[in-house]
Formats: sequence, structure tokens, C-alpha cells
Amino acid sequence: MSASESQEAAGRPQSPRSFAIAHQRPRSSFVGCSKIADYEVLGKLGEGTFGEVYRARSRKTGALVALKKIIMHNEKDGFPITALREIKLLKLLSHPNILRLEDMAVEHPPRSADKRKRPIMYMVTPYMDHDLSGLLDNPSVTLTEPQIKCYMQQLLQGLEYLHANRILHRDMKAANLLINNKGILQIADFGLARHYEGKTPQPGHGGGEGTRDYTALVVTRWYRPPELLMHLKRYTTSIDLWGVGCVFGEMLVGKPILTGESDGHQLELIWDLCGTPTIETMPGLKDLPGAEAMSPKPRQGNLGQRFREYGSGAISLLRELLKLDWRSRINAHDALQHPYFRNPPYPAKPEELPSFEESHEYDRKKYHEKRTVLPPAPRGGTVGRGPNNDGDGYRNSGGPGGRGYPRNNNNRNFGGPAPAPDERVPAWHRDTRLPPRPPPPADYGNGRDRAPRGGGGGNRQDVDTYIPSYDRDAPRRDDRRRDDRRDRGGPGDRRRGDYDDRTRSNRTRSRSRSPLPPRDRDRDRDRDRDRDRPPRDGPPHPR
Ligand SMILES: Nc1ncnc2c1ncn2[C@@H]1O[C@H](COP(=O)(O)OP(=O)(O)OP(=O)(O)O)[C@@H](O)[C@H]1O
Repeated sequence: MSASESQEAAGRPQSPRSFAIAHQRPRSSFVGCSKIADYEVLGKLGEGTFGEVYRARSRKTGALVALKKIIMHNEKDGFPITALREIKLLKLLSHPNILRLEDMAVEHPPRSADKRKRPIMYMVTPYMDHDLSGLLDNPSVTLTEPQIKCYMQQLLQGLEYLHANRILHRDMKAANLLINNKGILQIADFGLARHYEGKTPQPGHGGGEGTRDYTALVVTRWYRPPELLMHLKRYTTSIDLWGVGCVFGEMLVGKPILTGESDGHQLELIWDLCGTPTIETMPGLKDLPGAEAMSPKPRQGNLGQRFREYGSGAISLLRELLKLDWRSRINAHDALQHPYFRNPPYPAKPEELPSFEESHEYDRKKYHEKRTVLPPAPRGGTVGRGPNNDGDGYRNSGGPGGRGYPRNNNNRNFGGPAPAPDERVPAWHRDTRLPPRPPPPADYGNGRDRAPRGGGGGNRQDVDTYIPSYDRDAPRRDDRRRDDRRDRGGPGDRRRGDYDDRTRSNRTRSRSRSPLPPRDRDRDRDRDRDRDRPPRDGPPHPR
């Protein structure tokens, strides 16, 4: 028995160091540090907290990859701690349903550049044709039940592996689930993930009890569980299962199911769906800091009604995943045993799934942004694709390598013949169904404190919580990437015309309306931040 196994057997939580030792991947599976010139950059795939994600081809192996650029928000501070955490964790993990970090690539500034310029680092992962959010936005894609079951099984298997290894993902959402045209789903974006110090989930016992506090600055609002919206810090692996429930509902109906515009509104939508919480349905409710200001009007919940067309199996699994009581919310292991997967129609096998036109959430964002600035196109024209027909107007903008990109960089038949000038029309050209994307986990500086849609009952809670008190220009070190990031088309995204006027001024407003007095809020925040800092001289720490 290894040291880590005997620790497990003795019921002691595994230290991050023994976890790292027990999970070392074979050396051959990680290249190390290559030069950016080893990759031919083909186009832009996405934008996130770190900056941009590009599609590229390895000049050595010919394989398609994604390059995720690590932005140094403040060069003086060096490599962002959050990126370090993501890299460390991804290097340790090895599972078919977890995105694999294959290499790191470095781009050195040209000799003529400012001497203070630092090299740019890229994370290299296998290229995936879609993210689930992009795929679901594509109106030509309708997922069948066997397909949904297949993706759900893979998602739950990936999550079971993470939780069994004491890792909290903390940003479960459709845009972080990557899918390829071989039918494989992989969990991505470990920027908020960390080592979990509680017990691993036990069969039949949900997520169990939390044993220590963590920062509550996690999970994108639409996927955030009620206990986090009410500021529970002693949370468990079950926060990720709530996100799985939201993703499952999203796959069934084809769009996000809980699209709150503020924390209070998010809770109202949850009560509409799952019923208002009681001591029975959410034990410990009264002890949650966020419960004090809450007086929702009683309702039963309409989950059964809303999802009735998907059958009793789907409804039953959804109820288990969206359980208000986080302790008894189903865990990944038990969810995989749910009758939903054992009753017909049976889950498809990945290799049986159809392949689709590549779809990334960024395509949709890009289309909506361009649509607001471009005049209507003539029939058969190039609306939303810019004068170069390159689909992203990026070709000459000095991305990785600063060399500009080849024409047709968005050719979905990559490697095949060049597309006709207007062939690569993103699916989103035909779609206007979805509301703007939700804010990222800790982009609270943008204060989306609008009144809830449909009145929402004038809840005093209806503000965005966790408003950082620091200035946007001086972000604190640990949360910088979340703080600085522009939401993927969400209300915080300054580039979106419809939200342009709600940035700094609203941030100030919502801060002043936060339920906690500023000093308490700052103290809590600092405590969380300190707790999440890596030990000064301790072992490598997957956080
Ligand atoms: N390996 C990949 N293959 C294809 N697309 C990818 C890959 N990795 C990332 N992407 C695309 O880039 C987007 C952003 O990636 P990711 O979530 O890892 O970055 P991030 O900076 O952490 O984003 P965010 O902060 O918005 O969550 C994804 O939603 C996806 O569309």
C-alpha cells in the first residue's frame, strides 16, 4: 500500500504533496517547454480570463492543438498564481474526460522590443471541436436523448475522478466542457480548481459535510448553487454537482435554465424551479449568512412541470442534482448509477455520435458583437466576418508570434481545401435565442444589480455579492484574473453595447448595497485570500 493509500485508509486527508506524488503522469505524456515557433497558429478560438485561446497545429507532430495564452496582468507580479495552479493540477490529472495539458510553449519578445517585456507562455492542450455552450447555441444541433446520456455519463465520470482525488472544479458550466467530433467530452478550465480537504464523497451519502472554509468567490452565477449564493463557505464537492444539474437541464432544453441577472434574482429563479427552501429541504438554511435578508414568497417549484416532456427518468435525476440540501445532493458516483442511464433509450457510445460543425462560444459572441456594429449585409454577403472574410478580423492583429495568420484560418475542414469566401458562416448567424452570458465567478466589480426580471419580489438580497472593495486598476493578486476578465458576452463585458453603461458606476452602487458592512466584507475577503495563498515554503500545492 502506498503512503497516500494508507493515509486514505486511515481516514486522514491526503496532503497535496502525497496527492502529487501518487498522481504523477508518465513523463512521456508532457513535452515540457517548447517554442511558440513549434506551432503554426491558425486562428482564435476563445477568450477567457487568461486572455485568448488559439487553434494551432504542431509543426512536429501535425496534431491540432489549442494554445491558451497566459496573460500577465501586471508584469511586475510575475506569473499569475491562478495560472500556476491550473498548470500544476492539469499536469497531475490523467483521465479520458479531463482535458490533458500536453506542453507549455513560450514566445519570447522580439529583440527590438522593450527590455521589460516578458516572454508569453501558452498552455498547449489537444484541440476540441466544440465547447458545449457553443454546440447548444448552434441551431442546427439538436441533441438526442442517447447523446445527452452519453455526454452526461462522461461528465460524471470526469467529475467522479476529480472528487475521488479531492479536487473541486468550482467553475462547472457548459462553456468549460469541451467536446470533439469523436464524441468525447472533457472537463476544462481548472483556473478556479483546488485541492479539497474534506472526505471524498461516499456512495449513498451525497457530498457529505464540509470540514473547512473556502473562498466563496467561485462558480459562474448561472451555475452557482443556492448555498454559495447564500455565502456558505464550508462547502463540499456537491457545488460541482449543482453545476452538472444546470448543464443537464441546458442540454435537455437547448439553453441555460437559470439565467439570473443578480444573485438575488438567481435565487428567485432557483426557488421557482425547486421550491422555496424550508428547514426540511435545506437543513441549516437559517445559519447561512445570506438567509437573514431573505423572505421569498412560498412556492412549490415547477421542475416537474418544466421538464415533463423529457420523462420521469430525466426529471428524477435532475431533482437529485438540483437538490437544495447540499449534503444529500447526489454525488457523481451515485448519479452514474441512476436508472436514467439504465433505462431505454440507452446512452449512445461516443463513437456513434454524429460530428458537427465546430462550435465555440466565442463564435457566437463574435457574431453578436459584429452584428451590432455592421450594417445589414447584402444577400450572400459577409456580415459579421469583416472585410478579410477571416471571421474574426484578427489576422493582422499580431497574435502569437506576431506574424499574422494564414488566410482561411477558420476553415472548419481544416487540412482540406480552402473554403469558398462565405463558407464559414458561424451557426450563430441564424441564432438570437439566448440572453447574454452570465458573469464569471468573481467579476463582481461590475455590479449587476438590476431589478429582477418580472419584479422578483423586491428582495433585499438582490445585489451581486462579493463585491471587491479594491479598485479595478489595482486588482488584488490572487483574484486578478477573475477580476480583470471580461465576461464572455455577459453583462460585465464592456464591448457589448447593451451593457456598456453599467460598469464602474454600478460597481460602486452595488458595493454600497452589499448586505455586509464594508469592514466585515474586507476582513472576510482577506481571510479567504490568505487561506488560498500557497504556503510560502511548503510543497507544491494544488489549490
Ligand atoms: N483545447 C481546446 N480546444 C478547443 N477550444 C478550446 C480549448 N480550450 C479552450 N477552448 C475554447 O476557449 C474557451 C475559453 O477557454 P478556458 O475556459 O479554458 O479559458 P479561461 O480563460 O479560463 O476562460 P474563462 O475564464 O472564460 O472560463 C473555451 O470555452 C473554449 O471555447
